[in-house]
Amino acid sequence: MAILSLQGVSKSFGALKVTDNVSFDLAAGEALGIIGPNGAGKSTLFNLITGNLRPDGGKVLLHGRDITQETPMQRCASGIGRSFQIPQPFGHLSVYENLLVAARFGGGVSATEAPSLCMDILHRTGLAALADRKAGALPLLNRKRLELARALATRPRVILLDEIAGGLTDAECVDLIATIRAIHAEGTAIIWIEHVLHALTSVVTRLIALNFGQVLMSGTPDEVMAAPQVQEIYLGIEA
Ligand SMILES: Nc1ncnc2c1ncn2[C@@H]1O[C@H](COP(=O)(O)OP(=O)(O)OP(=O)(O)O)[C@@H](O)[C@H]1O
Repeated sequence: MAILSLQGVSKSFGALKVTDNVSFDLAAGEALGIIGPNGAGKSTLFNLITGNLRPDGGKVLLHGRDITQETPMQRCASGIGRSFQIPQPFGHLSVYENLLVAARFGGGVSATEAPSLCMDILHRTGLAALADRKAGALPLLNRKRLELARALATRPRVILLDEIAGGLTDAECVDLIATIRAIHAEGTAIIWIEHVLHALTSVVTRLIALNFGQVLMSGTPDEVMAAPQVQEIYLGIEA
């Protein structure tokens, strides 16, 4: 059974149909990439999966259970973690405290378990030396790492990454890819929206190309990137 399924999900803002009858399954442990031009509806799709937005039609299933009417808190506690395109830490709290909040209130982790879980994640994401630093004072790479770490602290079975490589230097990107690969290798399913294609295709085994809220194509990264309709619409190259 798929860990996550979208069945005919649609969403409009006024007259603008931003998600148009989108259906796909995510297998347990799969790493799926989502690409598409600006405004294609990628982040909206994440908001529909996490419950930050409710669809006008269609269903979202987690392990076969219909979660379409559940709140973001309920979905997070059930195993859907996410990072935001614009990092949103509690700036006045330390890095460690940010993880504790995510673990306790997002993931429902017990007070006994949370400290060791958070310390482990700090090490895995390269943030251990910055545990006491105020989150609001972190430079970009570390804010991105914190975004990932906070999502991990909710103990997700599916993690949604929204343009986590954007704005990083090549060396920083390599570093982040290694961390994301390790998370995937531990069995966490990933859906990753990313414009930095070399980073994305070095991790994911399947790509979905979105355009005007519709699934244009789904396949292996090589198949999707080579498809004339994807090159034309996403990369601006005429077929
Ligand atoms: N809350 C909202 N109200 C009205 N319009 C919205 C809202 N959220 C998104 N939109 C519009 O929906 C469209 C899709 O936005 P979305 O952020 O999902 O695109 P995206 O593919 O993630 O783009 P990008 O790559 O630039 O992040 C855009 O035209 C956007 O302006």
